[in-house]
Amino acid sequence: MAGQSHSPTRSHPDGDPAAADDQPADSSMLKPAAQLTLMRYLQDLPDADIPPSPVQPRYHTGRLPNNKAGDGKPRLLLMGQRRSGKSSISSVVFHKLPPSETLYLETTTRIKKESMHSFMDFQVWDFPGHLDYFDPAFDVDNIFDEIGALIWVIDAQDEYLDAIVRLNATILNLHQTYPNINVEVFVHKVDGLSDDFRNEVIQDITQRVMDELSDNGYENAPVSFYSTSIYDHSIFDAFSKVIQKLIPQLPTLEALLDSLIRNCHIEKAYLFDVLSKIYIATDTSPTDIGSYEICSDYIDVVVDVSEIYGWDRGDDEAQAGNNENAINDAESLITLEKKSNNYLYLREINKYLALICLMGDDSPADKKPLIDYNVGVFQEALAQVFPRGEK
Ligand SMILES: Nc1nc2c(ncn2[C@@H]2O[C@H](COP(=O)(O)OP(=O)(O)OP(=O)(O)O)[C@@H](O)[C@H]2O)c(=O)[nH]1
Repeated sequence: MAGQSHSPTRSHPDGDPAAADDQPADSSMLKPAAQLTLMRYLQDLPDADIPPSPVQPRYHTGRLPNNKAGDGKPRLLLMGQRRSGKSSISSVVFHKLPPSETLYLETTTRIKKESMHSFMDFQVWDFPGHLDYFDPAFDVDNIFDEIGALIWVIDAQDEYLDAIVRLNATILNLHQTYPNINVEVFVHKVDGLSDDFRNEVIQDITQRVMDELSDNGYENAPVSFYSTSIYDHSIFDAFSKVIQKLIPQLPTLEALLDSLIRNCHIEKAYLFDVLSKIYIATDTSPTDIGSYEICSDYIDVVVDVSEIYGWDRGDDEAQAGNNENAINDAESLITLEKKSNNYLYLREINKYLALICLMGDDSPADKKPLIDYNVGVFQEALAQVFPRGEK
C-alpha cells in the first residue's frame, strides 16, 4: 500500500473560485490483491449516497455534532493559512502519498471535496488558504451545516500570529450559529522543531487561542490541540482522535474492547480502519504513541504480505460464509508475531476493520484458542453495534 501517489489539485473548467471541485477519490490506487481481505472503497460523490443500513445500530450513546440531516456522513473541513500543509495531510492520510512527494503539491485554488466510503461515510473538504468563507458570496450554511469537525492547520515552523487571528475570527463567527462545532487545531510541521521548542510553541498557541476567545466572551470553547507532522505517525494519531469524536457508538466500542482485554489479558487493543490506518477505537487504558506506531507498522507488513500471497475471493467463497459447514472466517487474517516478550495479534473483523492487540506477558500463544473465541464474541457484538462493514 506504500508508494501510491495522487495529485489532489484539479482546475475547474469555468474558473469560478467559489465553485467547489468535487473530486472523487481514486479507487484504482488500490492494488487488486489488497482488496481481498482488507478493503476500503473510495467512491464518487454521487455513488456514495448509499441508503442507510436496514439494521439500525442498537446502542447509540454518543452524538454527532451539527449533523442536521442525520445521514451519518459528517464533513471534515481542512482550513488554515496558505502552505500550512492541508492538502499534504489529506493526501498522506487518505491517499498514501509518500510525505516527501507533498513537496510537489500545487496550491489549492478552490474547495476540494472528497467522499470517503469506509467503516463510515465521511467527506473531507480541503479549503484554499486564501479563501474568505464569510464573504457574502459564499453560502456559509452550505459549508458548515453538516460539519463534523473543523480542522485548523497552523504551520508551527512559520510565523503563526496571523493564523491565530483568523482561527479565532472563524470560531467566533461560527459560535453563534453552530455552537457544537468541534474545532481541532493541528499545530503542524512540528518535525522541524526540537522537543522543547515544540512544547513551547504548542503551549503558546493554546494559550493565545483560548485567552483571546475568553476575552471575547467565549469561555471553554470546544477547541482541541494536537501536534502533527506528516513525517511520523502523529498525523494519523491526531486524525484518529478527530474521527473518534464523530462515531456515535464509540462508548460501546470502548466498553467491548475493555471487556476483551480483561478476559484475554491483552495489554492494549486497537480497532483500525486498515487502509487509512486510523484507529476508530481503543480500550480505555492509557494510550501511548509507541503502541500505536507498532500496530500501524504491523498493518503495513500484513497488507504487503496479503498483496503478495492473497487471492481474490469470489462470490461463491463469500457466500460460503452463509453455509453452516463452511468456515466463516476462512478469509480472515490471523497472525501472531513475536515482538520482544509480547505478541501482536491481528484479526480481520470485517471488510474495513482489523483488531490489533498487544498481548500481555500472561497471555502466551498457547492461550490462543481462548483469545480466538473471545475475539469471535467481540466480532459478533461489533456486527450488531456497527453493522456497516458486514459482508
Ligand atoms: N516539514 C514539514 N513540511 C510539511 C508538512 N506537511 C506539509 N509540509 C510541506 O508544506 C508545504 C505546503 O503544503 P500544502 O499541503 O500544499 O499546503 P496547503 O495548506 O494545502 O497550501 P494551499 O493549497 O496553498 O492552501 C509542502 O511543501 C509540504 O511538503 C510537515 O508535516 N512537515
